[in-house]
Amino acid sequence: MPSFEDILYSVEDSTALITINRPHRFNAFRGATVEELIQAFRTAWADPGVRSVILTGAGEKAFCAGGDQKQRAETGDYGATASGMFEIGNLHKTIRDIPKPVIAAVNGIAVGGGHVLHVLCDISIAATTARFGQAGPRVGSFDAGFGSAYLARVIGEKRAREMWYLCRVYDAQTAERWGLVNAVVPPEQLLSEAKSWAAEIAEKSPTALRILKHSFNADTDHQAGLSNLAMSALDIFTDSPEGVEGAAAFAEKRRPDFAKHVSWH
Ligand SMILES: CC(C)(COP(=O)(O)OP(=O)(O)OC[C@H]1O[C@@H](n2cnc3c(N)ncnc32)[C@H](O)[C@@H]1OP(=O)(O)O)[C@@H](O)C(=O)NCCC(=O)NCCSC(=O)c1cc(O)c2ccccc2c1O
Repeated sequence: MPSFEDILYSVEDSTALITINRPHRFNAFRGATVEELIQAFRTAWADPGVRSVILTGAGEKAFCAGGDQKQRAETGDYGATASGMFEIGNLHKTIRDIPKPVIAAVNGIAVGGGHVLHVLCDISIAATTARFGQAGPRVGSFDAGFGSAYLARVIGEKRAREMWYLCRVYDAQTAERWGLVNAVVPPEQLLSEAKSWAAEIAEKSPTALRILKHSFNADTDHQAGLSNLAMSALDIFTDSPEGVEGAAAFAEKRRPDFAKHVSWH
């Protein structure tokens, strides 16, 4: 079993439980967190005893608040990694490619890149206290890959555009009405509910589920190309004065001033 610093990993019955464990940062991820998540998903993938994976966040406040903005304000990036790369695109692909259902147990706020993580899971179960939103255009970032295109597949173009353009935060009831989550339960029941869905899954044919997951994915796999394009564009954007202004405004707890960055070409 690999040892982790930013996440927790355990296997109970036939379910792997992956918990992002940075509650002091609203479970925001840094580069090392992303690397550990990939390793945890790959461990679950390789374990024949694991039939499904639950992804959740530590504590009651946050599922995941996306990229660690405090780290970004300190070092201008998401921190050191073993590979030297920030592998969020690889994490997205791993969640899609692992041939076992992944259930997000959304225990609190899921915002920015944290929102994208639950959207990419096969199933999302939310606590009544969960909240959902995209933050990029408010803080100098964007996910114009799976974060926009796949979100639109899930909730429709109008709602996906609303989420990205307005950066509002939505409650769990709205998320359920929009088809963004499969079920909403009281917070104290969230994990047991997710585990009971996982137990139901474990009774089914793993090969049938594997083929079905690949089939569901095949329809949107071209979005991996969009994701590569979007992550490359984001690399350039985050270092630009406009991207830096968004991150600085969040760190300084003020409204960003993007007025001088309007362009027509
Ligand atoms: C998440 C919030 C909407 C919560 O608001 P609320 O009012 O409930 O709580 P606070 O604002 O007081 O926050 C409590 C506490 O947590 C800290 N915190 C919150 N979010 C983060 C974060 N992302 N990183 C670090 N720390 C965070 C906050 O500072 C408070 O701490 P105090 O010490 O001050 O008490 C609201 O907090 C919010 O809007 N947060 C920011 C959300 C955000 O900007 N997320 C990042 C978006 S960008 C991103 O996710 C991203 C994804 C990618 O895939 C990328 C890929 C490649 C490059 C870049 C990427 C990228 O940037």
